[in-house]
This record gives sequence, C-alpha cells and structure tokens, in this order.
Amino acid sequence: MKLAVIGVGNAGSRIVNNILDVEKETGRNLCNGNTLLVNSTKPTFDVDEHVPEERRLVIGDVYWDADGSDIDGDPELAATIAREEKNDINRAFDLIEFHQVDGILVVAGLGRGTGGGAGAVVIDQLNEICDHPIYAVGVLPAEAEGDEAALSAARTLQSFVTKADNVITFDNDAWQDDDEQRWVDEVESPDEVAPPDGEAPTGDDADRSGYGPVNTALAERLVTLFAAGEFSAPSASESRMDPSDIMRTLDTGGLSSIGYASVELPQGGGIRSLVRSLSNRYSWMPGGAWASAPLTEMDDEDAGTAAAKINNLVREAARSKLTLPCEITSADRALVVLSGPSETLSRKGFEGGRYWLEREADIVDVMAGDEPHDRATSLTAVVLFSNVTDVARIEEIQETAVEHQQALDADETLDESAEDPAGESADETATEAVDSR
Ligand SMILES: Nc1nc2c(ncn2[C@@H]2O[C@H](COP(=O)(O)OP(=O)(O)OP(=O)(O)O)[C@@H](O)[C@H]2O)c(=O)[nH]1
Repeated sequence: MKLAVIGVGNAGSRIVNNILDVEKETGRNLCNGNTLLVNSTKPTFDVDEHVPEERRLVIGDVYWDADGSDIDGDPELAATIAREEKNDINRAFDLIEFHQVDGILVVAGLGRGTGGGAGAVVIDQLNEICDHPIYAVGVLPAEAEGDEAALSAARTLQSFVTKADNVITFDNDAWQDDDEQRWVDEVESPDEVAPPDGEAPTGDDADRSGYGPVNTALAERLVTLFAAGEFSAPSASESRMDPSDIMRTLDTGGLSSIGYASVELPQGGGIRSLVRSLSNRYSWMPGGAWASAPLTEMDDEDAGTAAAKINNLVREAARSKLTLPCEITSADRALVVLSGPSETLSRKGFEGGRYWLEREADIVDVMAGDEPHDRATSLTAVVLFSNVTDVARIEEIQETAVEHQQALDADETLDESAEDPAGESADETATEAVDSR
C-alpha cells in the first residue's frame, strides 16, 4: 500500500521522519517521497533528517513575530491559526502526488496544541481536496504530563475520530514505562527532557526529544503493516499484500491498535550469510539467487518446526504490548501480516495462527497477507486490531478530562463572583430568565 505521510506538530514531524528512516533501513517504499510536515516551530529530529526542507511548512510565525507568544499547548489557537493559513496548507499539498497513493496518514501528538488542533484542520482540508481514505495516527499523552494534556487529548481525539477514517492510536504512557525510554518524571514540558538523575542532557542528547526508541517502535509497526510488499527491489517470488484488505480492516472507523513480534533467523556461516545480511541492510545491493536460496532443504520435521514457529509468532504479536493496550475481544476486525524469507513462511503455520486469532479475539474473519522477502534475516508478524472499544487508558483520560474541566469551570465561577461580589449579574440573569417565561 502506498500512503502520503503528513506529520503535524513536533511529535507528528518526528514520527514521520522516523517512518522514512525505517523505510530506508528496510528497503521498503511506503510513501515514495510523498511527505509533508506542518508545525508551528521548526521541527527537531532524533534520527537523520529525511524530510526535505521544502516539505516542512511552518504555520503561525507571523503571530509569534508580532507578539512573541506561541501555540504553547492550546489546540483551539492552533486550529484557528491553521484555518487562517489554510491557503498555505493547500499550497503545500501541491507537493504531494495524490494519484500515486492509496491513502493518507496524518500523524500527530494529541496532548498539546499544534498536533491536535492544526491536525484536525489538516484532515478537514484533505477531505475537501481528495477522495482517498485518511488514516490518523494519534499519540496519547503520558499520565505524568498532567490534567491539561489529558483534556486536550480527550477533545482532539474525539475530533480526529469524527474526521478521519480510522485513528491508529499510540499510548505514550504504556510505552514510556520501559526503562531506557523517556524520563517522564523529570519532564515539565514535552520538549524539555532531563536524564534520570535530573541533570540537563548534554552532547548529542541535548538536541534529542527523548522519544527516539518509542518513535522507532511505532514507525516499524506502521511501515511493516502498511508497506507490506512495497520493496524498492522486489524479489520475483513476491506475492503482494492486497491494499484493499488493509482498507477493509480499517473501514470500521474508531480506534485501532497494532501488535508486533519479530524473531531473528539463524544464519548459516560463510560468505552466503554475509552477502544476505549486507544486502538486507543496503537495499541497493543485489542479493543474488544463490545468497537468498534456502540454507538447507526442508524435510518434514523442519516443515513442522517452521509451522510451529509461525503459529507462535502470530500469537506473540497479538499478545505483545500493543500500540494502544486494549481488550482484543472488543475489536471489530483484525488483519495479520507476516514477513520473512519465502521458505520460512509456512502456510500451515500461518493458517494455524490465524485460526487461533479468530477464536482468541472472537473475530469471525481475520484477514491475512504475507510478504515474502528473500533478503530478510528475521521473521516478523504484525497484527492490526480495528475499532477497539475496551481501552482502559482512554477511560482514564476521559475521566481526568471531565474532572479537570469541572475544576476549570468552578474556578471561572469563583473568579466571576469575586469580580461581581454583590451577585448583580447572577440576579440579572435570574430576572431575565423569569421575564422570558
Ligand atoms: N511518541 C511521541 N510522543 C511525543 C513526541 N513529542 C511529543 N510527544 C507527545 O505528543 C504530545 C504533543 O506534543 P508536541 O508534538 O511537542 O506538541 P505540538 O502538537 O507540537 O503542540 P505545541 O507544542 O502546543 O505547539 C505530547 O503531549 C506528548 O505526549 C515524540 O517525538 N514521540
């Protein structure tokens, strides 16, 4: 499947850049250069910069020049600015070759201003100018980011779900708990990162967001799912995953979540293994039939082992930490993509794994496709669960958002009565209400 990939805000910009990094690393071609970043500041990246300068649109800079402020976590202000600058956004869309793609992926963090606010306007604009499906990737804030972030996320997630065809969701809270990832406790603002001991980051880390590992994990899942079969140098035996199956799975609308599992394949020693791993790393390097041939002929026992391996891998992917941890039985549809050298992709194992998933997730028809890639040195399974509804983290965010909104409303009422101690305006309102009856 080919997708135009558009990042909005800092998180969106970084994740799109990571997607291009994974494309390059794996030799897959998801977007064919059809990328765009829309941000209210110049984006910063954690990996090599892949998105060309002319594809990075900065919105709102006239406002900052005028009064020195910035969007600073305000989605409404971001949406207003994006609407006012919609001509610039539309002009930037001219850089995308819509006829080359099957759909559009809009990536944004939902806990602050630009991603959630301007992201929704970008989706609206895209809906006006093209008929392609628009999938969003929405990143939820971690609990440590506080109540305001939860309120922004609850509001903007709602508008993304309404406007986009599906929202693939990523929960920072679940992913940042892992040790070597982000230093949540020390973070005051999402772009200020301190190492665990509280000292300011130095050297290379000073320019880093701290989200590098989680962004790579998310990009790997998105590329393996959507770019299945889209190799720059496809092998002759390749049977491509059908994009219409992915579209059908995502047709449900709502929120989706991705699981992933990968296992390194044992490599034979010697020159053949070396060529195979080098050609996997550098997509321009020809592998040669002799390098990609099965290392050993498979007998019945090997075939049984390969089937068991695939079956287990599908189970592992479904039980792995999902991009949005959820109850998988609440999903409407699911899709499995298996990727690896053709001789390892046991049909029997795949069917077994798929059957297990149908029962485990209680889904009538699990769609599936494989991606034979003879240069691969690992075997990978990706599972997409679409329209998941039983999600503890979403409930938590919604509860926090409601409580925070109530606290804000109560503060406002207090402020109003402090300004109007005689309660005159309340009396006036009451009188007006009586008069109008
Ligand atoms: N996974 C991931 N999450 C991020 C990253 N950067 C920020 N976030 C999350 O995304 C949310 C939005 O942060 P940003 O993208 O920095 O904010 P923005 O959308 O540019 O909005 P403003 O800062 O208000 O202009 C935050 O609340 C974090 O939860 C990133 O690189 N990766």
